[in-house]
Amino acid sequence: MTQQQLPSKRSHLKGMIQVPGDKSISHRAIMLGSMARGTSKVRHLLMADDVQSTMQVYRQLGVTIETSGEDTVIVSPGVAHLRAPDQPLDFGNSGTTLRLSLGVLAKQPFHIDMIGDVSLQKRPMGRVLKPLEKMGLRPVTPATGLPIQLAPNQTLHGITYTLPVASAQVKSALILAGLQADQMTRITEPIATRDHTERMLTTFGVTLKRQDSTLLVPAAQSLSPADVTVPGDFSSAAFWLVAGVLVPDSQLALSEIGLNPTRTGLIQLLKRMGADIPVQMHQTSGEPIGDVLVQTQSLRGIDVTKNDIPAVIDELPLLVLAATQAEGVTTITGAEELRVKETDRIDAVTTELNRLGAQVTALPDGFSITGPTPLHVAEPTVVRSHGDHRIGMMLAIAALLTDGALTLDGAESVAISYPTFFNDLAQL
Ligand SMILES: O=C(O)C1=C[C@@H](OP(=O)(O)O)[C@@H](O)[C@H](O)C1
Ligand SMILES: C=C(OP(=O)(O)O)C(=O)O
Repeated sequence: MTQQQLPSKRSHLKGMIQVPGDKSISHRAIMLGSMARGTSKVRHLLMADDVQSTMQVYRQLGVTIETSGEDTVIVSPGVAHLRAPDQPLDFGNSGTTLRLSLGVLAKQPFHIDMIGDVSLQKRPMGRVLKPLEKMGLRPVTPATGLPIQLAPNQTLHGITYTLPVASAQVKSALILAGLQADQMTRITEPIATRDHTERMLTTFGVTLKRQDSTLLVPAAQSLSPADVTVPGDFSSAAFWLVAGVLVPDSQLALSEIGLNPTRTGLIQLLKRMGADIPVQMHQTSGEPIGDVLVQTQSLRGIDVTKNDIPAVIDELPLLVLAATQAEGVTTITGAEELRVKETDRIDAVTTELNRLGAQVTALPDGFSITGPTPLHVAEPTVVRSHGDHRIGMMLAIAALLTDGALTLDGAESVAISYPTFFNDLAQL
């Protein structure tokens, strides 16, 4: 575990930041590029540990993936001609890679062993295995999590399925398997989740249809190679967004970030808390991209409920931090998914922020936060990332508001999604 001294309390923050590429979109670019037969190109791919896991998995399956500067070239024999791996596929810490790949690899004529790190081994995979088994996926032994072994399989059938949990990873796995099935697949989403898979598949020449909240995936479609540009990761920009709102006398410009409305719930919720966050859109087709200007704002407590959650799921630790500085009570409910991320994010956020003097109460499915509370420690204190990148980076932003010296234990976890986080922090 790496320990890193966190910066001390700031009187102001000024600067401009361009964050690295979006993690969700980077995973999908590698996977769709690997499904398409031929040469695909990706610009501004995120070079972080989770995306390295994806690249490694698809290389083991016979895909060539090479990066030079900003450009990554993928040369694939196509999903129907992948090579049997001679080692287990190691998904590292990445839930997205594993869940989506279960869909990509559901119809391979060879045996596949799947493994991952201690955190990934604890995460629920039944939510994606169950519907995929209805389509014809064949695990060797019943499994609800790693390790998973897939038996060779030559057929997949379309299903009609309503997602019991709002999960873009489950939806995407079913879409990617559905493209290889022999009948139409119908997926109903009670609450909309991020739609990067659907948007990128269109670029790869695939037809999807939508009827209200149901997505129709016509059967037996192959992908054509494509060129993709990855926007800056909104979930990485979110750290600076919240820092700019909370640190006094701040002004931060965040440029070229992905502003897909299925991801920008944090902006909507900060607006509901009273903030003014001007957004300038540059690109509205494909993945929306734009700039965001953030200044110090005063916030008031709000109620955040189930329907708000998917668009802010990965930013909830930051929203809790913001709520510690808002006037009044903020309640967040319907967020039980946080308990099955890289760590139990409800417990980790509550424990670590309360050590800084916050008043956060953990609920079974969220939080109740009373603010505003000054953050301070009486003596030098070690806070813990719990091995979770988003917790570690949220605590580094909390340090900018905290009186006293903080050290972060498990600082290496930031490399999962944002390896240059501490460099960007040092530049402000
Ligand atoms: O599809 C994706 O890229 C992701 C979907 C979300 O997970 P769930 O699908 O489990 O909600 C999110 O938390 C994760 O960081 C990335
Ligand atoms: C939950 C996350 O990712 P994954 O599910 O891919 O591990 C995340 O990045 O916050």
